[in-house]
Amino acid sequence: MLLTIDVGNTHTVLGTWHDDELTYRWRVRTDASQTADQARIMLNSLFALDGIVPRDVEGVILATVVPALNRLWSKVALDLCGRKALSIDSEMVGSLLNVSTYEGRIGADRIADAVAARAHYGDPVIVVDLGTATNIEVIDTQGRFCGGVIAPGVETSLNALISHTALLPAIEMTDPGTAIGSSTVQAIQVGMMYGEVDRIDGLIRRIWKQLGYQTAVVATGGFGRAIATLSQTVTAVDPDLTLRGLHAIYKAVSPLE
Ligand SMILES: Nc1ncnc2c1ncn2[C@@H]1O[C@H](COP(=O)(O)OP(=O)(O)OP(=O)(O)O)[C@@H](O)[C@H]1O
Ligand SMILES: CC(C)(CO)[C@@H](O)C(=O)NCCC(=O)O
Ligand SMILES: [K+]
Repeated sequence: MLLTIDVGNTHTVLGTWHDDELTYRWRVRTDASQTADQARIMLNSLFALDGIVPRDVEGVILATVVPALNRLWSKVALDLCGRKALSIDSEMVGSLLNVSTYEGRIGADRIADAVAARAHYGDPVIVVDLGTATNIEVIDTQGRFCGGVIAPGVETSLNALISHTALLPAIEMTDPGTAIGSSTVQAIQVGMMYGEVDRIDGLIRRIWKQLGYQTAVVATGGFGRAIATLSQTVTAVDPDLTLRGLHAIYKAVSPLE
């Protein structure tokens, strides 16, 4: 059994794999202040709830975009499962993706997303990951990771709006069904939901124009499904894309004996 861990800025998603099947998936809040022992208790509890024996874990792969939690989860993997975690970092990106036209650093989650998208949808492909940030990864016809876009996520923007205004309430993020909000709540929903969809569609069209061709576009992250339903450019939704990428990378780099 393989354990894949995706530590995002807001949530940490963990999944277990039997061969190529994602068998369990848990989503917990990312807490940079917790200790390795606290995280170990939590993982042990999740395992227990689903009848998993920690020592049955044969491998652990970790993608974290919160550097402080890298060591913590590596320690948890070792203490609970007796396994040394394989941690995705910027340095190994060259062995996982063709970055010949890209210079910057790349978050571990973006590497995993790009690897999974190539494996499942082929080249060229674009990923839209809607989490704390809305980030886009672009893979061209030659399979090169060209870079992409990083923007505030839907909930991140909403929280900024609410906390910087005196009269605006917290709202539920649902499709308002109208482009002209007829209440405060609806007006915010139009701004957030359609604003995000139009931002994504506009960015994708701009990227397609620059590439000179259209691509498959796969959406992932919490708002992936909601946005994909409304979008004119997103062609697929895969809530488990990041974990799938970790699974693929583990298999490529360090096959289970
Ligand atoms: N299963 C779900 N159903 C509906 N909405 C969801 C679901 N999961 C997440 N969301 C919403 O989508 C938002 C983004 O979720 P996602 O898990 O992709 O990102 P995150 O965990 O908040 O960010 P990060 O991955 O950067 O930590 C969440 O803040 C939540 O409001
Ligand atoms: C963009 C986020 C925050 C998305 O989780 C993460 O991938 C990150 O911190 N990346 C580092 C910078 C980069 O990817 O270019
Ligand atoms: K994520």
